[in-house]
Amino acid sequence: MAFTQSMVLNLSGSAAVGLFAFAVFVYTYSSRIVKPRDPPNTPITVPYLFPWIGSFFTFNKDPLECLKQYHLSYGKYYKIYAAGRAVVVITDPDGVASISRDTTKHLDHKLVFSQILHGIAGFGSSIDFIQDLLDSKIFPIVKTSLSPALMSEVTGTVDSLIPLELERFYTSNSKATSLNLLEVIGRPIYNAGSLALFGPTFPLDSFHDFLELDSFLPQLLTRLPFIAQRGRFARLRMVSHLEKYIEEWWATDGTQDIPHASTTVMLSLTELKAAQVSRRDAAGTLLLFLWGFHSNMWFMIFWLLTHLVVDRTSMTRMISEIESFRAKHSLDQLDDPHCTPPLLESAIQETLRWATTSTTARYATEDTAVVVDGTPVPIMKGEYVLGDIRAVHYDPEVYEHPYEFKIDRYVTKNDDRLAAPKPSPWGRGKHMCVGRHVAVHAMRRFAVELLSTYDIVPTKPSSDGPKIPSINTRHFLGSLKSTEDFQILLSRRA
Ligand code: HEM
Repeated sequence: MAFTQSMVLNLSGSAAVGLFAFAVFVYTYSSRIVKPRDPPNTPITVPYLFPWIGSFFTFNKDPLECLKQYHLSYGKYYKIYAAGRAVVVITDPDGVASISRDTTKHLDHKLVFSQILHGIAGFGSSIDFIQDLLDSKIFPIVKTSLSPALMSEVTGTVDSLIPLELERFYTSNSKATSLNLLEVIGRPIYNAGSLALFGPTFPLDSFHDFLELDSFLPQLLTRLPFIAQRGRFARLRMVSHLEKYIEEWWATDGTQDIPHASTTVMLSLTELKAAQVSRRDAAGTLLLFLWGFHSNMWFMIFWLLTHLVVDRTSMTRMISEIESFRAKHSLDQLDDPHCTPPLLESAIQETLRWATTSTTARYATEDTAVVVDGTPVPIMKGEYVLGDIRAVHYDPEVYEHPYEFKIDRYVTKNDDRLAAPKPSPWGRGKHMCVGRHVAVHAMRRFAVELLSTYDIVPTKPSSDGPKIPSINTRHFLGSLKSTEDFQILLSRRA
């Protein structure tokens, strides 16, 4: 039978209607039946163009700026898709605290931490085993040995070595020396801290390898081999330094300690040996220690000092406060809350507020919720959740001019005004930083020793005055970092 024109028109009309009905069916089926309706309060998703890739490239280019802009656009909670992962970001103080405390037990620390462990120490298939050992045996050892009651074994040695380490910048010809501030901080603390933890056989010549590893950490965390090459080599060199450090002890029955190594290191090594991990993995675990001890602390001290160096008035006030403290007290009273110089204390709190980035990342093992401002925000199984404490520390409703570094923000006023809420740089709950007491102690002590010994001024004040070095926006976990040299002139104080 031949088709007439009207039959063809009729047929194509019915096909169009059929196609439309089919499309409606597929949409309804996929959005209502296959994909259930989103639960109430589901976070808004940051829009993206390509599935799976999501916002990866935008985020990876400048994570700090992305987090800032997304917070401004989407508020207290939102969702980012990136490289096949969904990450719910929480920017509310109680929400961030409830991620760390995780009373639901559905927010797992392990998966995220194993990525960090892999980035820093490069563990292979043994990573799960090492992680269990860290959680069950080694972190509890560190927690006890670095508690305020016992930490003096480590901090006592750090305190006695810092002045000697600072002497190395002294030149007899009374001229000011031009130096990079990060080296003025990093070198003495690396030497003093590492000798205190590991004893005199620790390879101090590993300093530059450590610096390189630390600066390539964001690339190592992406696990993309081609962008992390230099970081991987630095990591290999660090592990090999530490393997050599333990080589002799590892070959013995372990009854004799490594000379002058701290209790923290010896008890941890003993646990590692008893658990029969390889020597390489034991060295990787020590590398994790070393990184935990140094990385964030150096940069906190760096930001504290850069702010003082660019602001001469604050520097003058700080020096005069330190002088009057030293006239009345011994340095050992620095940690005594009745004696700690108030401006120094305020400057440390302000640094911890200003320079802390995101501190808490977890993975949902089951559908769960994080309560944000009284609202339960659903987190679906398989999603990550990130506590953006920087957004909390920069809330303009809580902190006046939050992007400014106000050195006396935390100095208690004699009027009725409430002091600003203390920052939360250490996380909370089970995984709260075990080195926090040592970190604050070392920040106080180092600042006092350095500023009592040397005058520090910027090398090249620009026409509009000296500036804070630029922030490296790729580092969004832990503390703000800078990869820019900050040259200073150091001259011995009379
Ligand atoms: C200013 C310096 C420091 C900052 C800002 C800092 C920050 C943090 C934060 C936020 C956490 C918790 C991460 C989470 O909840 O997932 C943490 C954990 C940890 N920190 Fe620190 N930290 C600093 C110094 C130190 C020092 C000096 C040590 C000494 C060894 C240290 C050792 C550790 C360890 C071992 C953990 C893991 C605890 C666990 O998972 O149970 N940290 N740190």
